[in-house]
Amino acid sequence: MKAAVIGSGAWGTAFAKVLGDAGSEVTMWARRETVAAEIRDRHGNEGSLPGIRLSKRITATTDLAEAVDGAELIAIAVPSQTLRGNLADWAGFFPADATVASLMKGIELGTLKRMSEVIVETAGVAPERVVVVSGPNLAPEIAAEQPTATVVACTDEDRARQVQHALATPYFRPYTSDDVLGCELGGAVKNVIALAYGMASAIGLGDNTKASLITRGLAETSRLGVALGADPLTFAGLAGLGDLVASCSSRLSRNRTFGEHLGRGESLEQAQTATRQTAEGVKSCLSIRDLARAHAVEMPIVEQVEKVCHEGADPRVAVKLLMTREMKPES
Ligand SMILES: NC(=O)C1=CN([C@@H]2O[C@H](COP(=O)(O)OP(=O)(O)OC[C@H]3O[C@@H](n4cnc5c(N)ncnc54)[C@H](O)[C@@H]3O)[C@@H](O)[C@H]2O)C=CC1
Ligand SMILES: O=C(CO)COP(=O)(O)O
Repeated sequence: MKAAVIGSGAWGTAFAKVLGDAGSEVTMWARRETVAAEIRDRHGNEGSLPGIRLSKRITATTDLAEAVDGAELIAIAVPSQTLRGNLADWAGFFPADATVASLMKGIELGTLKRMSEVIVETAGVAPERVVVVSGPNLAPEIAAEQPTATVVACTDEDRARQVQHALATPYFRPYTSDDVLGCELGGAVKNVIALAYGMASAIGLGDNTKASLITRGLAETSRLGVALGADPLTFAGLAGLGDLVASCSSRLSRNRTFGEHLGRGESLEQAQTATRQTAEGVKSCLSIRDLARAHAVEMPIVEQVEKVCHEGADPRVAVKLLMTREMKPES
C-alpha cells in the first residue's frame, strides 16, 4: 500500500514505522524541515522517539501535496484541536478514493465533535472512507516493537480489513470493529481519566483508589457512549478498558504525567511548561464535560478533572467531592 502519515510527532512516527514494517511505502508530512530531513536522511526522529530506527521505506516532506500524492491511506496524527484548521488547508490535496485514518484521541472544543466527524465535515470525505485506529498504543513501546493490539474501526467492513492487513506486524495486532463512535469516545475519555489517575498518584493515594478511578472512569465513559449510540461492549475492549489501563498504569503516558504535575500542586501553565508533548485530556475534559451535560449524562470524574485543570481546584478537594456524592447503585 502507498501511505501518507500527517504529523511527525510520537504517534505519527511510530505509526509510520508500523506501516513501513508491514510493507507499505510511507511518506510522512512534518511541519519542520529539520524533522523531515532527519526522517528522510537519517531514518530517525530523535525529538519524538529517541533511539528508534525507521525503515528505508519511510520518507518525509514538508510539502503536504507531495506527502499525499497517490496515497491509498492517509493517517492523521496532529493535535485534535488543530485538525479542523489543518484540514481547511490540506483537504483539497487528498486523492478522491483514499482511506483517511484518524489516529487522534480528542473531542473538538466548541463543536463537541469527534475527530472522524471533523474529517467528514471539513475534508468532504464520506463517513465510510474514515477509519479510526485506537487501543493501548503508547508510541514509545510500539516503536520499540513491544507487542500490542489495536482496533481499526470503520463503518465499511472491507475498508477496515484492508487497513487491518496494512498494519499487521509481529508486534502490532489489529482487530476490526464497526463501532467508530465507541472507539473514539474510549480514546478521548481515557485521557481525562489518566489525568485523574496521575493526580491521585502524585498526592499519594493507594491502589484501591486507583482501581476505583479506572473502574468508575470506565463506567462514566460507557454511560456517555451508550447515550450517544455506541456499542457498550466496545468499552470492555482494547479501545476502552485496554487503552484506559495502558495510559493510567504507564509512566510513558503524557496525560498521566500531566496529571502528576497538577497533583504536585503546579498550575496549568507550570505543567504545560514542564511537559512538551500533546496531552489531549487537558482540553478535551472541557468538551467531554459539555458533551455529557448536553446529553444529561453524569460524568463526575471528568467534571472534577476540568475543575482542577481550568478552575484552579485542589485535587484533594476534588477527591473529597467525588467520595461524598449521593449514594447510588453501581450501575
Ligand atoms: N503518543 C502516543 O502514544 C499516542 C498518541 N495518540 C494521539 O495522537 C495524536 C498526536 O499525538 P502525538 O503524536 O503523540 O503528539 P506529539 O506532541 O508527539 O506530536 C504532535 C505532532 O503534531 C504537530 N503539530 C503541533 N501543532 C500543530 C499544528 N498547529 N498543525 C499541524 N501540526 C501540528 C507537531 O509538530 C507534531 O508533529 C493525539 O491526538 C494523541 O492523543 C494516540 C495513540 C498513541
Ligand atoms: O493514547 C495513548 C496510548 O494508547 C497515549 O496516551 P498519552 O497521550 O497519555 O501518552
